[in-house]
Amino acid sequence: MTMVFLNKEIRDGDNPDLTEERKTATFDTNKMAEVIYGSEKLARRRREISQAVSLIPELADSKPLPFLSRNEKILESTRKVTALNEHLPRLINMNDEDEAWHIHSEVIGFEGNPLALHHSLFIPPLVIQGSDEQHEKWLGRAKRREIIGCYAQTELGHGSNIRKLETTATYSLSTQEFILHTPTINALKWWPGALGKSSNHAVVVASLIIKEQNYGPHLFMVQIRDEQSHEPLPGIAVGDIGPKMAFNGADNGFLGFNNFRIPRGNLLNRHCNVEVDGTYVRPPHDKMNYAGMIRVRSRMAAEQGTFMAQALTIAVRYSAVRRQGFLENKSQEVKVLDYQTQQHRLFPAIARSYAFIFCGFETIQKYETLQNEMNSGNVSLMADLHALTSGIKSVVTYQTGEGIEQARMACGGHGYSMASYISEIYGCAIGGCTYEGENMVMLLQLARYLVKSVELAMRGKPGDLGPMVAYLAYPDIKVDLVTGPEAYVKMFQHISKRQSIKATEKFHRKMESGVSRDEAWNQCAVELTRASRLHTRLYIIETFIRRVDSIEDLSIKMVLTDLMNLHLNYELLDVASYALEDGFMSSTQMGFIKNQLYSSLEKIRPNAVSLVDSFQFSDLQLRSNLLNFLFQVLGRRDGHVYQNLFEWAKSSPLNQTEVLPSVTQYLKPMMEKAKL
Ligand SMILES: CC/C=C\C/C=C\C/C=C\CCCC(=O)SCCNC(=O)CCNC(=O)[C@H](O)C(C)(C)COP(=O)(O)OP(=O)(O)OC[C@H]1O[C@@H](n2cnc3c(N)ncnc32)[C@H](O)[C@@H]1OP(=O)(O)O
Ligand SMILES: Cc1cc2nc3c(=O)[nH]c(=O)nc-3n(C[C@H](O)[C@H](O)[C@H](O)COP(=O)(O)OP(=O)(O)OC[C@H]3O[C@@H](n4cnc5c(N)ncnc54)[C@H](O)[C@@H]3O)c2cc1C
Repeated sequence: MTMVFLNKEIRDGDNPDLTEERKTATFDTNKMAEVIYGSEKLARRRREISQAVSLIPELADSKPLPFLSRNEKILESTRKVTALNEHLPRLINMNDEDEAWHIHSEVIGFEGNPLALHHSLFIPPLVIQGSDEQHEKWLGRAKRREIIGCYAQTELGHGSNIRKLETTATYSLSTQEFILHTPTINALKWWPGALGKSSNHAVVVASLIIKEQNYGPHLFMVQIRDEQSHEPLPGIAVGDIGPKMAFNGADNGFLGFNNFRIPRGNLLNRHCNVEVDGTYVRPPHDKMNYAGMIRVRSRMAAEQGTFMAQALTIAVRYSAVRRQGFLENKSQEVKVLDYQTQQHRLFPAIARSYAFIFCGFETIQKYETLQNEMNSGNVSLMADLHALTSGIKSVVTYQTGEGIEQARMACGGHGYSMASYISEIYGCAIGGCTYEGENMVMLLQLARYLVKSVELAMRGKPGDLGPMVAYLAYPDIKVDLVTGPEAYVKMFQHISKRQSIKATEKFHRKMESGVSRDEAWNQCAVELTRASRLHTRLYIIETFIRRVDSIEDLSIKMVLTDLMNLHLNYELLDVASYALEDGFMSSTQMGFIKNQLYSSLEKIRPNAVSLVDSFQFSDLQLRSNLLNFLFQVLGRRDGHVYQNLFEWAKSSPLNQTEVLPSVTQYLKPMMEKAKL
């Protein structure tokens, strides 16, 4: 059987403009997929899963989703996710989170579903913070989906500052229970995905109170709805928070407790505990209860890189079949992909998608190391990884938003139509700037780490700096960019180091002038976030270079080197003012970077379509095949865009009748009245 999206498979019925693009590729997209996803086996597994899903009709959308109401969307996503549940054990390795993520993204798309957070935010904190006994009690049930859960931390009044969460869990010595309570409207849990209407359990984050002492945020397993009737349990108020910018197939919710009692054993107590007599047993790290957040953030680079790659697949394929305007040959209009401005819009974003995915896989591995260390009581890696993931989460979500929006604009008018599906991808991805730690707040967390590191370097203790920040103590030696990527890294290190030092010195000067520490910090906050972004962008560049260095296949290495060079020049150009400011970069070097960038665009051009084909998103995943009632048409692998756009418009519910009630009830009477 032929796979639906094999590499250079040239298919007779495809749009010849796309076929032509695929023929010019200098590499095999299957080989590239192995590099993107980590191995031949992993890439093959993705194809097999996509293929298997495409053969199960009940997993396809039954109607184009943009035409559905919110209730219908939730019903449709629930239909698909429960149908998928039946097939899952046969289709994926149930212990493989990447396979689960992939298959859900195929079947559900980007609109979310009532189980969206069950696997990513309910089970993981239970695994990380729950004891063996608690795993025994809840984990199997959760994995089998006997119960549905969510992660309820954010409140109406507080999301960023979790030390100030108002929901309380007060230990009752007499009954050996925790009493959960929502003292004010502001203290209502607000936002948790799948809480509103679907979950019957929640991991609730509440301030632990023992004998009137507040021990800060802790995690509790709480049953919120009856397992039979699904009604909220007495003492619980729960509901949906209403429509959102996107992700409307999920029921983000609110939750309030009225002195709701749970057993002592429901405090997730792998790392901390409250004993029967109320004695509090501290965790090995003050912020142990935040470990789950590091985990989610560590996965965001790869996730967001994939979101951007999906939007780019749509935009690049469409740009290769969209012809408009002329270059030299006046007898045929050009593919818009031939315009330098179009390439400049799309290709750096392709490079960033690759960069984020490569960086993401490294970060996930780092988290796994941390998790293993934490399980054996070693928490020394937590601070480094918290700082790193705080920065990465912020930079990649922001740049992914930029990249997807450029992809939309690159599709002109059709990009604005829901038929492109790009707005849905954007809406889903851009939430990442806010969820899992608002970006500015997280950049300031990384800044704390950078300031401390600069202070160590200033105190002449460079040996105490971790490998990620060792460059803060490196001497400034001018570099010749012609010598290659290492010189770019050194230039970036100089820029990042200088900004970290400048921000730290400004902070110190403010305090020396008598301003309090917190106020001084706030007065330097913009400069501090700049330092964090530069540090993170440097880190992403380094991971890109490491990955390209490790590749053996020459044809893949060559095209990825082109992509990496594009990334290096684009990134450096974007921050060049920092290095021009102190003369570390000359104007000649600036000219060199620009020329390199333009020449990289030309080098990438013949490989552009194959670089996005290499992500191997199926048409189902991109919602690109109207014939199967999948509604996005712009990024179709076969490139037949126009006739499908027409089909899409014809399928609009508005076109199922010639004269709408809006006309008979209002417009017609208005026109009739005007005639009198
Ligand atoms: C197809 C669809 C697919 C996918 C996507 C779709 C859906 C997913 C959707 C949504 C999921 C979203 C879920 C959520 O959003 S859950 C809620 C997340 N909430 C947050 O992230 C809150 C952010 N706030 C915080 O994390 C903290 O409040 C804080 C900002 C870190 C501050 O905490 P605080 O206790 O006040 O600490 P500080 O005083 O600022 O710092 C003291 C000290 O602690 C260190 N620290 C802080 N955090 C950590 C940590 N996690 N690990 C290690 N160390 C930590 C901090 O660095 C500082 O150290 P110093 O040495 O400087 O003192
Ligand atoms: C799609 C989506 C899904 C979500 N899912 C969940 C979920 O499943 N479970 C859950 O518990 N929560 C969830 N959340 C909530 C989310 O985690 C919070 O909204 C997020 O952490 C931001 O907190 P906030 O809303 O309090 O923002 P705020 O902190 O109120 O941010 C408002 C502004 O204040 C600024 N600000 C705040 N503090 C500081 C500071 N110290 N320094 C400088 N600037 C500051 C911010 O930068 C921002 O510009 C979700 C949110 C979204 C959008």
